[in-house]
Amino acid sequence: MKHLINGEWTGADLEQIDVTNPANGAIVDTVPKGGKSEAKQAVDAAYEAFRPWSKLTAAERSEKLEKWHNLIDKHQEELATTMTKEQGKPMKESRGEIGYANSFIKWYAEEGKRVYGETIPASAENKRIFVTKQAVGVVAVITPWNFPAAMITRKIAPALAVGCTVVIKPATQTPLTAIKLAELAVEAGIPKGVINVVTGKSSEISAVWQDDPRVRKLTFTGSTEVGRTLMEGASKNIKKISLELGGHAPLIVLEDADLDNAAEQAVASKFRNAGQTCVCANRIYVAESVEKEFTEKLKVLVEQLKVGDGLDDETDIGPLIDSDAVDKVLSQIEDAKSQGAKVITGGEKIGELFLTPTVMTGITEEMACMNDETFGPLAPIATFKTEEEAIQRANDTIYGLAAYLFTSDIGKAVRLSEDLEYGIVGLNDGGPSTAQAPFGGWKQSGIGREGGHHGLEEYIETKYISLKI
Ligand SMILES: NC(=O)c1ccc[n+]([C@@H]2O[C@H](COP(=O)([O-])OP(=O)(O)OC[C@H]3O[C@@H](n4cnc5c(N)ncnc54)[C@H](O)[C@@H]3O)[C@@H](O)[C@H]2O)c1
Ligand SMILES: O=C[C@H](O)CS(=O)(=O)O
Repeated sequence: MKHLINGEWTGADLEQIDVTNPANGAIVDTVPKGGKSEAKQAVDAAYEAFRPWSKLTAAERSEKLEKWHNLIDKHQEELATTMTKEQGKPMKESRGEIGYANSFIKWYAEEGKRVYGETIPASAENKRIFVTKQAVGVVAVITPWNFPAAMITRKIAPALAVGCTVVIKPATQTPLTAIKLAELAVEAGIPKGVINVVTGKSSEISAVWQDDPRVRKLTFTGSTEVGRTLMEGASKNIKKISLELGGHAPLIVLEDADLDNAAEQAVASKFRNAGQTCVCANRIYVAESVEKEFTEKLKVLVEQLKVGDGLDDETDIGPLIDSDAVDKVLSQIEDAKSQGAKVITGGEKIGELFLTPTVMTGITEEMACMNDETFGPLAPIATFKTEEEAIQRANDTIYGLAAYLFTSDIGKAVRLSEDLEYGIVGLNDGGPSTAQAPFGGWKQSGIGREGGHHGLEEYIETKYISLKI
C-alpha cells in the first residue's frame, strides 16, 4: 500500500516496510518507509490546505465528516478484517473498534457546529469585547498499534471538525487500517491535504514535525516513555501538545460488591485486546473476606475464553503484538511465582505469540506486575484489609489513567471515587470508554482530553477582540 500526501497515493518508489500478521507471521502487505522528505511534504500539503478548509463553515465540514462516517459504516467488515490481520485482535473486537472509532466522527461532525464564542462586558463604555475560537492550524498526530482506528479518529475527528488539517504517523506495526480510513476520507470528498498519512521512520518523521513552526500542535498516544521524549522536543518551540500515555489501572472489589458483576467486568476490562489496552485492569485488589469467592468466579469466566486466530469468530483472545510483549508477560508471571504467588489458571505460551489468559493470587506490591504496565493477559489478585489501604495502594503509582471500583454502597462509591487519583473511574463498570466523555490521564498518564466537548478544546485557539467605538 502507499501513503497519502497532498491527495496523492505515493511511496511505491521508497524502501518498503513489511506489515505482518501476529497470528501467523505472514506478510499482510507493505507500506513505504517514509522519512524526513515525506514528513516535510505532508506539512507543506496540510499547511496549504489549512486556510480553505478552516474557512469552510462548520456545517460544510460536518457534511464531509458525515459522508466519511457513512462510508466507514458501509466498509466496517473490510476495515475490521484489515485490523485483525495487522494487529491480531479478534474480529468481534475489531468490528467493535471500527464502530467506536466511527462514533468519534459522528460525535464531532455534530459537536464542531457548537464551538461558541462569548461577549464580555467591557469596563469602558466605548469598548466591546468579543471572544472567538479558531482552529489551531496544522496538527501532527502520532498513534499506537493497539487501537489502529480509534486512536486516530479520536484525534482527527475533532481536529477536522473545527477546521484543522492533519499529518498522521500511524504505528509501524499497524498502518494499514489508517491508510484504509484515509482512502474512505478521500472518497467522502475531504479535500486534498486535509488528511495526510505518512508511514515510516517514527523518530525521523516526528523530528521534522516537532521542528516545523507550521505544525502548531502535536497530539500523541502511546507509551509514557515516548511521550516524555516528544514533550521535551515540543518544548523547543513551545508547541501545543496533548498526550495520552501509559496506564496501570487498579480494580478494587469491596466486600459489599456484586461479585458476579465484578468478575464479569474484570474480565471485560482485563482481557480486551488480550490485555493490550491502556485502561486494562492491571492490578486487582480484593477485600480479604471475599477473595476466595471472587477468584473462583473469575477463574470460571477466564477458562471460558477461547485463544486463537482473530479471524475466527469464536476467538476471544488473539496473539500479542510481538515477542517482546510475550516475554514481558512471562517474566512478570515468573517474577511473581518466585516471590510466592500462585497461578490459578493460564500462564501457558502457545505458538509464537499466544498466551493463555492468566489469573494469579498471593500477589504483593513488590512484584513487577504491580509496578509496570503488563500490557498482556495477566490478572494479578492482591488482597486488602481496609478501604483506606486499598485506595492508598491504588494511588501509589506514577500513572493515573483509569481505575475501577466495585461496591454496592453509593456513599462509598462517591467518596472513594473522589479519592482515586485517576482521570477515568469505572464504578461497577469495566468499560467506561465512550465518545461523549473526556478520556485522559492524571499524573504521568497524559495531558489533555479526547472525547466529549472537552476534546474540541485541544484543537482550538481562543482570541478576544477589543473594539473601541
Ligand atoms: N492513554 C491512551 O489513550 C493510550 C491509548 C493506547 C495506548 N496507550 C499506551 O501506548 C503504549 C502501547 O503503544 P505503543 O507500543 O505503540 O507505544 P509507543 O510509545 O512505543 O509508540 C507509539 C507511537 O509512537 C511512535 N514512536 C515510537 N518511538 C518514537 C520516537 N522516539 N519518536 C516519535 N515517535 C515514536 C510509534 O511508531 C507509534 O506510532 C502503552 O504504554 C499504552 O498504555 C495509551
Ligand atoms: O488503549 C487505549 C485506548 O484508549 C483504550 S479505549 O479503547 O479508549 O478504551
